[in-house]
Amino acid sequence: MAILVCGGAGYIGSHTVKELVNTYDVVVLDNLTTGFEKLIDSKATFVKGDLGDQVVLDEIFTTYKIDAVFHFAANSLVGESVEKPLTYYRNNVGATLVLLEKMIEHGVKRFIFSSTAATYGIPNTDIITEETATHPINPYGRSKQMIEQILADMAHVYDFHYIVLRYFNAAGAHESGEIGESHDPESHLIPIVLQHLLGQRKKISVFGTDYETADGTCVRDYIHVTDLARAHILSYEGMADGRVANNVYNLGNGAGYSVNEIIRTCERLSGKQATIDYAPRRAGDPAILVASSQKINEEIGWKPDFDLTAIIASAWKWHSK
Ligand SMILES: NC(=O)c1ccc[n+]([C@@H]2O[C@H](COP(=O)([O-])OP(=O)(O)OC[C@H]3O[C@@H](n4cnc5c(N)ncnc54)[C@H](O)[C@@H]3O)[C@@H](O)[C@H]2O)c1
Ligand SMILES: O=c1ccn([C@@H]2O[C@H](COP(=O)(O)OP(=O)(O)O[C@H]3O[C@H](CO)[C@H](O)[C@H](O)[C@H]3O)[C@@H](O)[C@H]2O)c(=O)[nH]1
Repeated sequence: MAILVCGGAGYIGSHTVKELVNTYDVVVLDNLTTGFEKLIDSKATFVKGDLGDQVVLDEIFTTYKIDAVFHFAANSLVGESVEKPLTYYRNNVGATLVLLEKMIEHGVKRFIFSSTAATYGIPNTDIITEETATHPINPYGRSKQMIEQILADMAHVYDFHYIVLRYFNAAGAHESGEIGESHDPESHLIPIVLQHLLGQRKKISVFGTDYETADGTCVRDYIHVTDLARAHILSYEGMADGRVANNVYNLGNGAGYSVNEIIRTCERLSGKQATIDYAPRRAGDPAILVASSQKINEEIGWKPDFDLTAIIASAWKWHSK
């Protein structure tokens, strides 16, 4: 039996594939819109194609014995989703529906979905649990919430089991140093700061200094990409054993760091000093997003191995290379 990884050429997908190939046969489906073929571990089988393409999906599901689908493929830039809502709904909802229909048609019963802290919108609490109400404030978050709702409806009527993983801020690189965060263009804080410290960007913009936080900059919960990858594998194994199914879990470290704290940690680990431009707020940024991951710890046995220093150290190793 094999696992189909949709979006396995992307940042989080490729790190998960690297962990999976140690134990499982893996097929990657990716259209390479934002991913890179070179990130896919050579032990995985790569199919270049779109998850909205029924012919490609029929071919995969008839050629390989797929036991589960890990679904990372999406457009995932908040700002872009506001500018291009139809692109986001077409890809994140429309293409995902084609995938889900094909799974039902071919009797593939297990699905792990990459959701996001963006489903919570601007939460009314500092530590977010899965009970916290979801009120996404942009098309990206809404597109993920829609799929979460569709999955719950499907599980009522089909022999179909799913787990939704709501990631907070993914960061860091694989310990092998072979793969790391590669978005083009890059919009995420840690790689931007490290690229600046390496002389690849003139300065860093800090978006907003007047938030209600200790130093006025936004606070986020950063989680190592390998910790995310392991959470997927534990979730899959829990589903395969019949221990867990049809549930939603947060994935974070449970610790919040401000933008200024991230920059200072990057400076410390690199031994270099940043040039900072204090800029206005970026639209759609909540002040504080910190996860409680107690539920996945108790029900699936997952806990993070990497703290902020280890996350940034791994990213620095990758970016300097
Ligand atoms: N990076 C984060 O901090 C973060 C946080 C929360 C949630 N997420 C979610 O995790 C997932 C992975 O994020 P990432 O940072 O690795 O993004 P990424 O852009 O690096 O990876 C997405 C991959 O999906 C592929 N893809 C997109 N649409 C496709 C389609 N229709 N058919 C086939 N392939 C397609 C892209 O080519 C790319 O390789 C996304 O669903 C994202 O919404 C990411
Ligand atoms: O050049 C930059 C880039 C980011 N930031 C700030 O740094 C923080 C983190 O920003 P990122 O862009 O790295 O991450 P986000 O918190 O915006 O987004 C992440 O978490 C979201 C959920 O909240 C989505 O899931 C999204 O896909 C994921 O990348 C934010 O306060 C942002 O304003 C800056 O100040 N300057």
